[in-house]
Amino acid sequence: MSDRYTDDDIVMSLDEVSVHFEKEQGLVDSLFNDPDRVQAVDDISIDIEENDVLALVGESGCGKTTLGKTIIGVQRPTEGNVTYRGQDVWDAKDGVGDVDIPYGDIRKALQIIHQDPGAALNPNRKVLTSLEAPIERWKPEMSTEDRRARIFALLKRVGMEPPEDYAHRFPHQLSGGEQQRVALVRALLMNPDVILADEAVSALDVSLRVETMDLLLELQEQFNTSFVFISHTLSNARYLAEKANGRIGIMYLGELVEIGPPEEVLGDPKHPYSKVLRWATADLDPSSQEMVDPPVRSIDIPDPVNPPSGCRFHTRCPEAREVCTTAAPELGDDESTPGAHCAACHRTDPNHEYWESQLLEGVHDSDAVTTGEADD
Ligand SMILES: Nc1ncnc2c1ncn2[C@@H]1O[C@H](COP(=O)(O)OP(=O)(O)OP(=O)(O)O)[C@@H](O)[C@H]1O
Repeated sequence: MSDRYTDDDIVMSLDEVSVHFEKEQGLVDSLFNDPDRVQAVDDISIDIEENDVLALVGESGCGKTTLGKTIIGVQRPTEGNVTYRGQDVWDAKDGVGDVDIPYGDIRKALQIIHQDPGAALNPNRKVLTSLEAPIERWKPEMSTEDRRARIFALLKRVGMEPPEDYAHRFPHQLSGGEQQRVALVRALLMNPDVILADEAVSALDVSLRVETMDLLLELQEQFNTSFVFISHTLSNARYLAEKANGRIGIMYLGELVEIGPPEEVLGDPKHPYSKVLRWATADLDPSSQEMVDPPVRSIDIPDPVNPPSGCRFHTRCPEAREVCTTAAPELGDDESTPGAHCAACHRTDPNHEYWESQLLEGVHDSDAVTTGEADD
């Protein structure tokens, strides 16, 4: 469907997007107080191009799933715009303005694979029935014969042979890895432009993870599909992004704090939080063997209802100075361009007032020799 609308390489574009949720509150609270708002995603701009691979990493609750769902048009943003090939996704859904691409086509082009494929498949339906349903809905004109030929070909492609045998099984007659392959087939049936794989390999045995990641990458290339992978494991994110020549995006408290090619983000992390994640992944950071404590001042993650002012990481950052408590660093002008390496940290700007600012209490001057110059 890609060529039908525009030749532009950019499939999805997020422009200054925020997603805030109202926190549920008790009846008494709701009578007297305004609800708290969780800032799940804050002011993120990013483009996903054709054949792009973006691996999002970050601690639990930092907003990875919310951002992923916003990218595939499932989560409505509270601020900012989400466009698919130039068409505003939510205008298409609401029928606002001139809609060039119907919402139904957008939904087909953006698919998701969940962490728990078992829960995503109807336990009372055979694999074939589960896979036929979306085609019947989206392509009612397709004959039963063609529909089944497409399903069997895809089952074969993901290594489920003979496909007729697997097609007639119920989900409980499949292993976890096989269920995940069925979920992948279901996503691919629509020839999507972007697939969101939300922790798609974390529920699998370690031995199956690499195999499944390799399969995802092969299919990504073969089907010209872009992938957004969500992972809380930096090693998985690196594996996928490196093999696909893609990007790693590091999230912290609803913000994208660093993005770029994996070898740069992990080999030369620019944001102090990326250094913490790398420290926590021993095979990525040999020096972490010697460093007993993580490179943070505090292990407590702030509340996303009331995130710290200025740089959100300043309460934990081992490099924080006074200015970090008030001035929020920006990711940079290139953040949405694939291939660019950017970090939202004042330290990346050698001329920033950061270098003249007072160290925060408890911060040791690691730049004593180089103060006045960025060390990057
Ligand atoms: N529907 C919702 N209503 C209220 N708060 C929500 C909702 N969905 C997510 N949140 C909150 O938004 C924040 C971000 O959640 P999200 O699931 O996007 O994070 P995550 O990084 O994917 O976490 P995890 O790795 O644990 O899945 C969390 O504080 C979460 O509690």
